[in-house]
Amino acid sequence: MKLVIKNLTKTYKNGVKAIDDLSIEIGTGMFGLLGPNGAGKSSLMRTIATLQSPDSGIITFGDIDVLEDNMSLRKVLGYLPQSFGVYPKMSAEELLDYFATLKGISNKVERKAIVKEVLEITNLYEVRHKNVAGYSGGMKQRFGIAQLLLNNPKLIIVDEPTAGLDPAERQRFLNVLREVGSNCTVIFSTHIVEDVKELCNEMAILNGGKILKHATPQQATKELENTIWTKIIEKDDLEENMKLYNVLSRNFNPNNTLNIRVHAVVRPSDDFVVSAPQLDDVYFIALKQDEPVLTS
Ligand SMILES: Nc1ncnc2c1ncn2[C@@H]1O[C@H](COP(=O)(O)OP(=O)(O)OP(=O)(O)O)[C@@H](O)[C@H]1O
Repeated sequence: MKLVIKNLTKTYKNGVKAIDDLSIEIGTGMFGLLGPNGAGKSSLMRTIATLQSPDSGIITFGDIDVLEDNMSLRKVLGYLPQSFGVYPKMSAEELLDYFATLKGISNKVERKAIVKEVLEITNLYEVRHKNVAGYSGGMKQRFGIAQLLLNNPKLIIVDEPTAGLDPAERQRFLNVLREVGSNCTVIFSTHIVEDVKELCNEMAILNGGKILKHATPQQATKELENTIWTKIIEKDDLEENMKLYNVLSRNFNPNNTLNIRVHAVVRPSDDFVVSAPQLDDVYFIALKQDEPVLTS
């Protein structure tokens, strides 16, 4: 089912315009919403999840008018907020059984079956008797996915789920999400470019409440072929190079030199080498193009 957002706008009482006349269509599959802190990702996701109202705009999911009919959307929605709050001292199995009751699954046998299924999908079956409060960060995030799967959602929204996870936990989490996302619409927000690269078949870059780029990660990187150049420079020459070229990113080498990546349609000078474009380049270019132009 397709999620369609048209001309969505939200200004908070303090005057911050968190969503700025945003329009986008999102189909089935893993959709990555990439943007820096404060870009408006959580505001957009909370609005789609019907937890806050926009000032104006339209959201539909299939034939559900999301803003007019919150209840119909909530029946098909699985939402994992940025922080889930405090967990009670209950085992994962007990807690999921409790959530399943709240979600209206009154038949005990049916409940047991679905709880077992979601524990298995999220690789938590072995630790089902442990208290969720004592789980590691990654296990808690996977538990978050387990709870949202209980009502077999068609639209899944997960808000920055990999923030703070160690590399192994992050990988486990992404694997779970990959499996879950194969037959529904998953919107996944992150400020980590690598998450989108590994997981998403489609992505948007968001900043200032606006969509700066909407493409597949492959398309977006392909578009930049033959426009990304690298050069090794001395640390002290960085400032000069920043003035001369459109420097997207820089990495320190152990010997105190720097690798700079530059965006330019033609080779900026003879000492630059062409480089295969990466998704990071796409991200930095989108954000740079969004910067206000200073005129003197
Ligand atoms: N309830 C609120 N009241 C006032 N301003 C808010 C509120 N929630 C968010 N904002 C502001 O709106 C802007 C967008 O915030 P939002 O949380 O949606 O961004 P985000 O991309 O999710 O960032 P983060 O990764 O930091 O959560 C920010 O400037 C933020 O300070």
